[in-house]
Amino acid sequence: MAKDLPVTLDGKVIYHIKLTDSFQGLAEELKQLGYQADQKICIISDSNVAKLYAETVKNILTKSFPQIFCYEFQAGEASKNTDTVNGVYEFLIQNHFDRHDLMIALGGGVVGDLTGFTAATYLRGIDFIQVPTSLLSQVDSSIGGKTGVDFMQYKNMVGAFYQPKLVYMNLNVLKTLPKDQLISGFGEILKHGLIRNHDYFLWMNEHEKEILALDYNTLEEMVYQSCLIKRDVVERDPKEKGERALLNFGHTIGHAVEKLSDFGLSHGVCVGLGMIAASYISCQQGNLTKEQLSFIEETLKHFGLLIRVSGQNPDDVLRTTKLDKKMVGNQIKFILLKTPGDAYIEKNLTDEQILEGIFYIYGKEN
Ligand SMILES: NC(=O)c1ccc[n+]([C@@H]2O[C@H](COP(=O)([O-])OP(=O)(O)OC[C@H]3O[C@@H](n4cnc5c(N)ncnc54)[C@H](O)[C@@H]3O)[C@@H](O)[C@H]2O)c1
Ligand SMILES: O=C(O)C(=O)C[C@@H](O)[C@H](O)[C@H](O)COP(=O)(O)O
Ligand SMILES: [Zn+2]
Repeated sequence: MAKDLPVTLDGKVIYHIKLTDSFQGLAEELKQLGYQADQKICIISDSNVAKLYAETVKNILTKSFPQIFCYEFQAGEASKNTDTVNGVYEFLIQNHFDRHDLMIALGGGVVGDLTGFTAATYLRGIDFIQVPTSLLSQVDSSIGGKTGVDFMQYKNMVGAFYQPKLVYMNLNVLKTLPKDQLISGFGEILKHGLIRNHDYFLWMNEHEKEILALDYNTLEEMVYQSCLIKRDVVERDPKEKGERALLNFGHTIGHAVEKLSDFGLSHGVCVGLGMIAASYISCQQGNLTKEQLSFIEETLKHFGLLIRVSGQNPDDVLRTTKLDKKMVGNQIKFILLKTPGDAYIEKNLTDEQILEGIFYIYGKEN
C-alpha cells in the first residue's frame, strides 16, 4: 500500500509525497496532476542512477507521454555546480523545452538539488518533480523546496526555494544503493530524531537490526516517519525564517568538514560528525548529560557513521565554518540540543566554544 503525505503551504496543498514500491504508478500520478501527452518530459539523472533506472522510468512514461528526453551527468557532489546546470540549459534549449514542459529529477540529492535549481531558473521556472533514489534524498533533500548548487567549493551557495509538483519514491531502489550511501542517509534520519522527535531516535535504536537488514516494512516506516518530521518543519517555515534552521543541526561544522575533505566524505557522514561536535558543545553548555552524549555517539556508530575524524586541522575547520552562508554578521547561527529530540538556535557561541566541539571530533578533547 502506498503512503501519501500532502505538503501544505499557506493553507493550500502544494504537492504530495508518495511512498511506493515501484515506478509503475508514476504515469498515472502525472496524469492526475493534469500533465498531458503533448508536454515534453526531461529526465535528469546521474551516471549511476541513469544506468539502473532511466530506461525503466522512460518506458513506464512513454505510453502516456511520448516526448521523453534523458540527460545524464557524472555522478558525485563535484558535478553539483553551475557548469552542469549550463549543460542542462543547453540540452533543454536544443530540444525546444518551453514553460509548459516538465523536468524529472531521478536520483539522489545531487540530482534533486541541481534539477530543482535548473527548473527554477530555466525560462523563469518550469515544473519539476522529484523521484528520489538515495535514502538521503527520500527522507530529506526531495522535500521542502531547497534547490541549488555549490559554487567555488561553497556548499549550496547559489540556489532558490522552488517547490516540486510531486515527490514520488520507489523504496525498492534502496536495494541497489551502496552501503556507504545508505549510511549517509542515516545521518539525516538520526538528525530528524535528535532535533524533533526523541521517540523516533529511540525507535531507530530498537529497529537497528531490521533496518540494516533492509526489511521492507521497517524501511518504509523509517522513511515515512522521517518525511513526516521534515514535512512538518518545512510547512511551518518554508523559507527558513526560524524553525527550519533546526534542520541544519550538524551542518555548520559538517559542511566545513565536507568541503575540506574535497567532498571525499559523504554529506550524511559529515552531518553526523557535525552533530557529535554540536552535541558535545550542548553537553559543555550543561544541556546534555555525558550519558546522553555517549548514547548519541553509540547510536551513530551502530548505523555506521563516523564519530571521530582525522586528516584536517581544527583551526581550518573553524575558519571554513565561518565562511558558511549561515553567518549573521560575525556570528554563526549554530544549532544545539536542549535535550535529545529538542533543538534550538544559538547565536552567541564564542570561537573557543565552537573550537572545543571541533577538537572533540578530531579526538583532541581538552
Ligand atoms: N535540498 C535539501 O534540502 C537537501 C537536504 C539534504 C542534502 N542535500 C544535498 O543532497 C546531496 C547529497 O545527496 P545524496 O546523498 O543522495 O548524494 P548523491 O546524489 O550524490 O547520491 C549518492 C550516490 O548514490 C548513487 N545512487 C543514488 N541512488 C541510487 C540507487 N538507488 N542505487 C544505486 N546508486 C544510487 C548516486 O549515483 C551517487 O553516486 C548533497 O549535495 C547535499 O548538500 C540537500
Ligand atoms: O531542508 C533544509 O532546510 C535543510 O537544512 C536540510 C539539510 O539537510 C540540507 O543539507 C540542506 O541542503 C542544507 O541547506 P543549507 O541552506 O544549509 O545549505
Ligand atoms: Zn543535509
